[in-house]
Amino acid sequence: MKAVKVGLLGLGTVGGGTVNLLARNRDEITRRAGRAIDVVHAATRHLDRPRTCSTAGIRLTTDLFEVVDNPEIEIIVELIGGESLAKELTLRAIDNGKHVVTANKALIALHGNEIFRRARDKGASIGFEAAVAGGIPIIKAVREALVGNRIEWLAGIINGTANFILSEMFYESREFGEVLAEAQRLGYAEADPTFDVEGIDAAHKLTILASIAFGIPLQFDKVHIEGITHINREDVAYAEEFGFRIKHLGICRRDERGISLRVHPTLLPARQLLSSVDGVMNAVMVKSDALGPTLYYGAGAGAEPTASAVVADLVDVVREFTLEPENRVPFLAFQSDALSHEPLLPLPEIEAAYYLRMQAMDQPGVLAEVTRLLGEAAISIEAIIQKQPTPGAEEVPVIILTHRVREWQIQQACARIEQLDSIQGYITRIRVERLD
Ligand SMILES: NC(=O)c1ccc[n+]([C@@H]2O[C@H](COP(=O)([O-])OP(=O)(O)OC[C@H]3O[C@@H](n4cnc5c(N)ncnc54)[C@H](O)[C@@H]3O)[C@@H](O)[C@H]2O)c1
Ligand SMILES: N[C@@H](CCO)C(=O)O
Ligand code: NA
Repeated sequence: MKAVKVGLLGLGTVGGGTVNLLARNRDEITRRAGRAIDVVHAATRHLDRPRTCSTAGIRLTTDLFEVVDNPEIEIIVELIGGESLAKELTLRAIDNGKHVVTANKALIALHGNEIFRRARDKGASIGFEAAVAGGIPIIKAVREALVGNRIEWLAGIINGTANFILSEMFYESREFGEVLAEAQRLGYAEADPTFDVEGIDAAHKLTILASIAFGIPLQFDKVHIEGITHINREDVAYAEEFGFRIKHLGICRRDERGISLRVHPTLLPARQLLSSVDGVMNAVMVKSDALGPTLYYGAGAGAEPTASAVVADLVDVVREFTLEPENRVPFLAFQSDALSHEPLLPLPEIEAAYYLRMQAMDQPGVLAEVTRLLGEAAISIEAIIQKQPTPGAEEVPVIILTHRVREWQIQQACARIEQLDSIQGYITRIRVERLD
């Protein structure tokens, strides 16, 4: 049978990895897919750049639309990143009767509802496994293997760059800028690395995970987002004293009050498996009713780990060529007319335990005042410690761990505590999750 002809948009980190992987494992991939899969046309910004892959047999162009409009091509692989142009190209590819595979989480999180609608109208397949947690087959697992379960919550380390920075800064004592530059050199970071360190990339991925876990439309604008830039060594050290590590997590949860979506630094018990996930590795823990907790771990970024997911999607698309669209796995795991439109919980209603750190004057009665204000907001305290003052300083750090509270309670209590004359500056707040 004739090889499937693939058009590639972007020949950077993931594009190069995809070409290499398809070439190296061509025989095995053909035996699995039933047909060989060949990249025959590729677009890139610069034709004369040194490449990580051979481009023998691939027609190269700088014109992305030339590839999308090539009538020989059956599947377009979108690996340029960004959103507007990627969306235009994806919709055009679908209108041209092609299937699309993408690693672009911004594209799916922001425009997926529209893209999937168009794909359904035209009978196109859209693969996006590489968009969430790189090579880890988490979309496959949640969308297919867990279909018998009701998912309660899902929590994950889903940005490799941020996890790499946290691990190297706090456990290897390296500087932020130096570690970020290394993540960029290794091809882990987004074109705009603020997406990694400010939590936006993780929020794109969480948007997708929440949709396939709960059967809701993609709603990026409902995610509460915090990045890693305000985490400091002091908090990492105090967290360790309490038996926690600080990780940047994406969490979506469904309870009787509704669904919440959030991305933020989190204190996790050191014994919790996710606490040991370091460097560029990602891991997603899923709690479902029948199976209980499961953990999916692997490389969240990098050329070949991401290409592994791109190629898996290519093979799925080829295997589904002969299936009627209504018999394919639904894009968001649930049938499109069965998505739930229940409202998501607003931030003040989201529940978590808290780590609070404040600078208090070293004088009698301060702790009593602080605990009184927490009590008035109905916040119960799990632990409280007052550290020794640094020599010559008038203030002492006070660290408090609370039980689970609603966001509005903690905001109200912190605002009142910060007004006390005996408390200096702002209170550092980091959520605590035990994931049990
Ligand atoms: N790098 C990773 O580890 C990783 C992992 C998972 C997902 N992703 C996603 O994969 C996508 C690609 O990431 P990457 O790291 O390979 O990026 P990259 O910057 O290494 O490569 C991008 C490629 O697209 C080409 N390109 C961009 N704009 C173009 C234009 N207007 N015209 C022609 N060519 C253009 C560039 O020339 C380059 O070849 C992004 O959506 C990213 O979020 C990356
Ligand atoms: N920049 C992303 C790439 C993988 O999606 C990360 O660091 O996780
Ligand atoms: Na994946």
